[in-house]
Amino acid sequence: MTMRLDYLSIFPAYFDVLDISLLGKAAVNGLVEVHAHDLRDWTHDRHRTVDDTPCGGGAGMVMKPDPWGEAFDEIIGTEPDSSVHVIFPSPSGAPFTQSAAQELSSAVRIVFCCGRYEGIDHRVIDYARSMWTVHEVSLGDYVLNGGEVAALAITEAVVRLVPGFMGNPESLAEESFSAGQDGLLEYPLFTRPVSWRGLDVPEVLMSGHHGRIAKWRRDESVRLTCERRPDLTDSDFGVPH
Ligand SMILES: Nc1cc(-c2ccc3ccn(Cc4ccccc4)c3c2)n[nH]1
Repeated sequence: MTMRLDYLSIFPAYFDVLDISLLGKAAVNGLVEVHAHDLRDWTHDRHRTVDDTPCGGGAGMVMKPDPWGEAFDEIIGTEPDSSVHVIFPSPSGAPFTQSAAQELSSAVRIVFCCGRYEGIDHRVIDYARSMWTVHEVSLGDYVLNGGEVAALAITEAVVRLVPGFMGNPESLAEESFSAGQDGLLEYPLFTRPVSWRGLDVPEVLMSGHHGRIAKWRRDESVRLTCERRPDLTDSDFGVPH
């Protein structure tokens, strides 16, 4: 089944990058199809205006609802369809998580609405909620200038989980933030040469003793998680279970 991805933005060139790398391959073998659209194509004035001053005053500009509505009509349609997922990256959205990526990886259609300025007229989101399945998501607690970078990050997190996309699905199981690692951070990785600029690969990893190697890796995951992500540890016992 092919996943269709649409991107609505005043900077559609952000999404040219999706034609290369892993994503390009997925597009080639028909797993994913990507369509980027310039929101200004749905304006009708000489200046192709997409923004206006905020009602109620305040700094900056707000994106007008009209171009979004006309773009929705043409790109998605005018009939409600809950199988279409519409994503609005937003600083005030719910944190985007690996489980959200997992859920979205089975979607048939995802439309990314990339805002700029101070954001999009809220009626656009309300209208979208009345028609499709809407996700207002934040990438993290830092401020971006628009939704495009978030849309690219979410795209990568989702598409790599689409069945048949990753050459080696086993590598997905072992990753951080996935059940396979019990929600622990990934242990440090090494490859050849065994000695590099006076730095050596931990001996245990060269021992060929799989039990010791597994223990070393788990201990490292626990140590790193407690050090860097105490929020991921179970507060009752202080150590992830
Ligand atoms: N995690 C995350 C997401 C965003 C984000 C997403 C979409 C938009 C659209 C306009 N802006 C600029 C903006 C900055 C601050 C306050 C309001 C608007 C955006 C920022 N920033 N950080």
